[in-house]
Amino acid sequence: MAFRAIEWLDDSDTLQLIDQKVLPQQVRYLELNTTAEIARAIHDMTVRGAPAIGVAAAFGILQAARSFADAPAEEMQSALQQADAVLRASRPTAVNLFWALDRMKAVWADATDPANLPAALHREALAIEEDDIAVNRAISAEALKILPQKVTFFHHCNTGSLATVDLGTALGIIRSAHEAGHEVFAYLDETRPRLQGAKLSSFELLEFGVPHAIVVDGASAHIMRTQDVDIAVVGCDRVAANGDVANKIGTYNLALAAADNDVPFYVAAPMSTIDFATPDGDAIEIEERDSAEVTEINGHAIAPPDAPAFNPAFDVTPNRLIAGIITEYGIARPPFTDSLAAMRTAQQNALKEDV
Ligand SMILES: CSC[C@@H](O)[C@@H](O)C(=O)COP(=O)(O)O
Repeated sequence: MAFRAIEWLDDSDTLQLIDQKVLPQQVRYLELNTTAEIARAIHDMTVRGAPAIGVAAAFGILQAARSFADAPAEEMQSALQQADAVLRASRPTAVNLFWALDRMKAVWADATDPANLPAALHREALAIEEDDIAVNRAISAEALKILPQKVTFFHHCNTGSLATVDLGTALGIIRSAHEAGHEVFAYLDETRPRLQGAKLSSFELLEFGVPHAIVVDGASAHIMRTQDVDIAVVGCDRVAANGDVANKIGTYNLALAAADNDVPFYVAAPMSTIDFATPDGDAIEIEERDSAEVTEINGHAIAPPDAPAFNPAFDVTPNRLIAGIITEYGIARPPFTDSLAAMRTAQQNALKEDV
């Protein structure tokens, strides 16, 4: 891979991020040295995509621990509590952020020997990073089992290498199908307002030589009605226990268009994105972002000055529109409450076997 969105540089306690705000015009790397800088980078979407922000947050906790390595135990605990709070407040919808912070907290919260904390947190952050790579590969392997040889995809937002540590989820499936020799074509929703499809997913698919076309978001129903689209596949920021899926705004529209055109609609979801504590989509907090994202493109006004705008960053696709949720433990099918619970049991059994 010619680029890596997120990388921990251990010698300098630095988190290196590709600046996703300026892609694809510039490939600029930023080096972040404090938890506050990482929280800001998550909030302003320098780093984005549910799995990537979870990994970034884990390294934000590590940075706090390393800066207080020589401090008394209580100071270290209070620094970690503060870092945890700042990172939790950076974005509300993607559950991976909270999942990764919970994993880190399980290491630091009841630590009996604070001197060992930086090393233990380093191991945990690296494990979260490595797990993401393995999980993404397993998701692609599950998806490949159901794809025809010639396959035309519809995709929303960016769910590839830039949104994760390595391969990606939904876009990773598209890339893996291409690399496995399928005859692949992908329609990419441009994904207003921030244009992750046009800017980031196209950048990635060009890098990997995958045939595709960017389309405006409003074109999806027309394209599904007039072209042979085999499958729509998207990522997710949070899946409720009943299979309702929160993902980038416009996902619900795409699912409706797919339903009306008999195109199966799939969601690629690491188990870390499934929130069993949230019963259904109504209970998911939807981030609302600055209205300037709607009234401007790349800082240039496109609406009248002072035009009001409303900018929910995510929507919830009801489970009834979803054909399958592709996890690293297999493909959950309706009724999702049961099949997702079965996936969780499979995961718990696998984890027991590993111990
Ligand atoms: C594997 S990424 C999954 C989701 O996080 C992705 O589909 C998405 O909605 C990203 O939103 P973003 O606001 O760009 O962070």
